[in-house]
Amino acid sequence: MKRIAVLTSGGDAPGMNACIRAIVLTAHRNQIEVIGYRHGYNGLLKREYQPLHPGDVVNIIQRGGTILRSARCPEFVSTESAERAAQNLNDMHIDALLIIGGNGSFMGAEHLGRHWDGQIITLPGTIDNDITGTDGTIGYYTAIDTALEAIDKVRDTADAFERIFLIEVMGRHAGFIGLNAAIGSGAEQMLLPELVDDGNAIDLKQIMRHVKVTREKRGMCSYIIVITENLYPGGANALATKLTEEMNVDCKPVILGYIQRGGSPVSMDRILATKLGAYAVEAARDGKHLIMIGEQNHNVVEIPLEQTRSSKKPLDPYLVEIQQDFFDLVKNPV
Ligand SMILES: Nc1ncnc2c1ncn2[C@@H]1O[C@H](COP(=O)(O)OP(=O)(O)O)[C@@H](O)[C@H]1O
Ligand SMILES: O=P(O)(O)OC[C@H]1O[C@](O)(COP(=O)(O)O)[C@@H](O)[C@@H]1O
Repeated sequence: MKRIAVLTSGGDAPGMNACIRAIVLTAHRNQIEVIGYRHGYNGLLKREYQPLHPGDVVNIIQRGGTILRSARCPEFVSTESAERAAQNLNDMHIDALLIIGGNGSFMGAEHLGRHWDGQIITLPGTIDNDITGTDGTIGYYTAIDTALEAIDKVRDTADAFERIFLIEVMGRHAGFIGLNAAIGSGAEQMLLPELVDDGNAIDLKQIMRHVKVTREKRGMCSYIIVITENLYPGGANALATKLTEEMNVDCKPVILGYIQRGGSPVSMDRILATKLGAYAVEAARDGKHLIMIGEQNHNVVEIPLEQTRSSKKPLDPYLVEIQQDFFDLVKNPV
């Protein structure tokens, strides 16, 4: 093996830089050259790349975002795009391509694999944690901490005004950030896609009844609801307006949005990204192909790429149970 390439694709996630660094340093140790393609799959199509030497990855382990930039590349779904990417990779004499990204990027990897003879290895990089086969994804732990820091601040003002707040977190269609933000902040209620049968069928009456009973039992108090994006038409803004009108109370929306994607990665993300990045290079050197490098029970694992989309990754049922039952002060009055 002489030369590998790396790219970051889809939503950026804190820790992607730490992963690039580990890849470059491990490759250097194995006398393998590294090329970095820029702007996700766009870079493969437009031959937009840069050599990556150890000196290029100094002091990036602590930085959010990605030095290679990221992007979505809708045209990559076509056969013509995959063929062009394959040709460009061959022209550059790339033996293996390492792709750091989420579910969509993994589909792009499989698509490319049908048209290119080189090795393809993926690394789970997304704040959403919605990738089957790995306990955590690069960026997820930082996103939880960012959400918690924000919610803690909202709680102070919510307490002072005894207000209801609806906090919208990211996750696309997965409730991992929402569940952990609710657990970690001691939220009174959580609305997650996995817990709602029909995406549009949030039960307003049930939400209002819970607020009312909580306040009957505890007296007037702050009340925080964590909701995953895309769950209610119009999002937290629309739901807060609806609750304010229906209940004649003060309900304020807070949309955390893109702050969840940024910032210096927390230790868990740096260490996960470093471990997976180093291992991916070794796997490439050993001839591995069409696998994701993930982590299960603190051990690095190699998962066949098609298995990462074979089933929907479930939320931790114990966390759901304790949040919905043990910590519900309506069910367990103090
Ligand atoms: N079915 C597919 N076939 C080929 N490429 C895909 C496919 N789905 C997604 N991709 C590529 O992966 C990119 C990133 O996917 P996206 O779902 O936006 O982000 P993420 O990888 O973070 O889930 C897309 O912009 C596209 O270039
Ligand atoms: O950056 P965009 O295109 O607005 O996408 C927003 C989406 O990206 C995410 O932040 C991360 O998702 P991916 O990592 O799967 O791309 C989602 O939580 C959110 O729904």
